[in-house]
Amino acid sequence: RRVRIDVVTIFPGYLAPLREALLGRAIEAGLVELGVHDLRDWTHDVHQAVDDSPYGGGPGMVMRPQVWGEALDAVLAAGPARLVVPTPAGRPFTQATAQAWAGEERLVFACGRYEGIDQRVVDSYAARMPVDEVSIGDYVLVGGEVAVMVMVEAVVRLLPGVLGNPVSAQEDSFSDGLLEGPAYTRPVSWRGLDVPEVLRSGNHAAIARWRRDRALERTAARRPDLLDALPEDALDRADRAF
Ligand SMILES: Nc1nc2cc(Br)ccc2s1
Repeated sequence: RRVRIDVVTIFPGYLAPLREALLGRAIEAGLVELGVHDLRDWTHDVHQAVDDSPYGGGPGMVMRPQVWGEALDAVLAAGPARLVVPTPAGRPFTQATAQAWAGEERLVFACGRYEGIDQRVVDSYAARMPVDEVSIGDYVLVGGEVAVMVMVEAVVRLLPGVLGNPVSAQEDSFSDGLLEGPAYTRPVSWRGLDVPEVLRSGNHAAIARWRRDRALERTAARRPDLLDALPEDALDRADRAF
């Protein structure tokens, strides 16, 4: 099963890193098809204008609906897809979102710049296909391109055959609802710092307990919201003791 991903942007070069390394190999292996399209190819004026002043006034510029309409009609002509529009005003993009999208045949990403894309673009396509306005975090980027890179990587790594060791996809930090604890490798002592003894004890029950305690400790310290979100039965007595 392959996924077709199309990205429409005024900075196609920004998406070049998607063709590097792991994702590049997935594309070469035919697990993913990637198409990057320059929005300005669908302008008709000499200035290739893609934005204009906002109705109602206010700072910045808004991306014009006509250009986006022609671009998305052209890209979507190849077949039905889920349309994704990164925006700081979007629903949070999470690992669950990535899992859901990994099952899609086609994803089309519309990279906005400026103050965003005229709302009628989302509204008109939402009438005939799934459209998701999503944000990758509570900070404002200059454009949607970097957000698309993040989301494409999160989705593609879940596709069968992309990761060398697929188990790690299931063992993600977020799969048991806790953050990943600390990891260590050789040498056993480095700049006066030693690997925790238990990890070299061979006592697998103690190691599992220690790792769970470190994950609980880190989650409580850095992401108490994740602890609160755990299902009732997720923490056993030993966990609570922590
Ligand atoms: N967090 C995010 N910031 C931005 C900014 C622009 Br401009 C477009 C999309 C996104 S997603």
